Amino acid sequence: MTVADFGWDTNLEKSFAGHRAHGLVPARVVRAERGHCDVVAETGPVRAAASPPSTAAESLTPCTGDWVALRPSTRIDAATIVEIVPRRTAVVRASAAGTSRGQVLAANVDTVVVVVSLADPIKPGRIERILALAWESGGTPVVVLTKADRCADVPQALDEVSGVAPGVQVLVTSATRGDGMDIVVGALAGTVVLLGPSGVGKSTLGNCLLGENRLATGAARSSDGKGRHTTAWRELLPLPTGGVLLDTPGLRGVGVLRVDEGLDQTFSEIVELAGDCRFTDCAHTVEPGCAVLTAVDSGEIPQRRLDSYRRLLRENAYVASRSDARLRAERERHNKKEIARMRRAIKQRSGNRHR
Ligand SMILES: Nc1nc2c(ncn2[C@@H]2O[C@H](COP(=O)(O)OP(=O)(O)OP(=O)(O)O)[C@@H](O)[C@H]2O)c(=O)[nH]1
Ligand SMILES: [Zn+2]
Repeated sequence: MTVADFGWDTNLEKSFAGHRAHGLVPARVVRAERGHCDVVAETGPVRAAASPPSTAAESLTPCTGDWVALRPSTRIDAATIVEIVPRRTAVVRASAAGTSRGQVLAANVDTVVVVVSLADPIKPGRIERILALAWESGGTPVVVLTKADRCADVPQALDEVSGVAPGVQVLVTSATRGDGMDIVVGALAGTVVLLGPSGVGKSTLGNCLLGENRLATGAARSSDGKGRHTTAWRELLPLPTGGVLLDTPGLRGVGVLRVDEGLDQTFSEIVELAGDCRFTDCAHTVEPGCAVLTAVDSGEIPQRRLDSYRRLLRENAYVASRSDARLRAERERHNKKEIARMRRAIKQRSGNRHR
């Protein structure tokens, strides 16, 4: 397994020329821990240390899926990550603890699969929430409906989900019957992540894509109790059909989100209609001449969908305001330090003069 199996291509190679000139080599982060990463380099798997943030203002925090510039070492596993190649896309969520700092969960993701089980009642709000995160990443969302064998009315379910996923491919599968897998394979490109709540069939789907049982599924987990995964290289797996499957436990449940464009894309039909509202800053609540409310009245857009859009807008504005407050606080702290430093310098200089 080398970088080619993990998506290294001629474009990336071109952008890496400067690093090559400095004796650095490319690698992809398979698993990131504090200060250390498992990466795959041209020679195969390597354990590498993230170099301490000495010069850079931002600390170097690689995450799963990152391409990095590696300073190789003759000693085994003594390679150092010198730089992160700028991310093309990233799945980011507001930190789990409810703080406002975003946490990058996966980098350089091309296809974000939103996995929805047909065995359970469909929850449109949850699908919209994950879709917003998927769009926001910069990757292409695809919805995969699983467990079609457990659903009495598949066309109706497909209709309902398609209604909350404008512009997104929605595919129906059944792992038990083996239905729809070839179409899913055809819809995926590059680095693929599977998002969705526990038990919807992500591991089962992942195994179908991998062509072998490398991810422990719910059934296996409960019988052998061996935890989720069965391989050491567990978080970035090359697919036999090309591309890479990125499977990170932290990605499975999705918490609070910080999205801007992602929301517009998730609710694209509302955003499009909003262009016809009389007021450009229309909130689509009570305004006269509101094209969105007119569409809700006529049944073109379900009231639930508008409510969901407004709820996510509010939630996002709240997270945004908190993160602005954090930035302000950080700036103030920095300014205070700067003032203290200047005072010390002045004091020292005047001390020198008096000597
Ligand atoms: N009937 C049916 N059952 C399925 C299908 N796909 C998955 N399952 C079952 O659903 C259960 C959960 O599947 P998993 O693949 O473990 O779900 P998961 O989303 O990976 O769950 P977490 O790992 O907890 O996030 C297992 O018992 C699977 O066998 C399907 O297409 N049809
Ligand atoms: Zn309006």
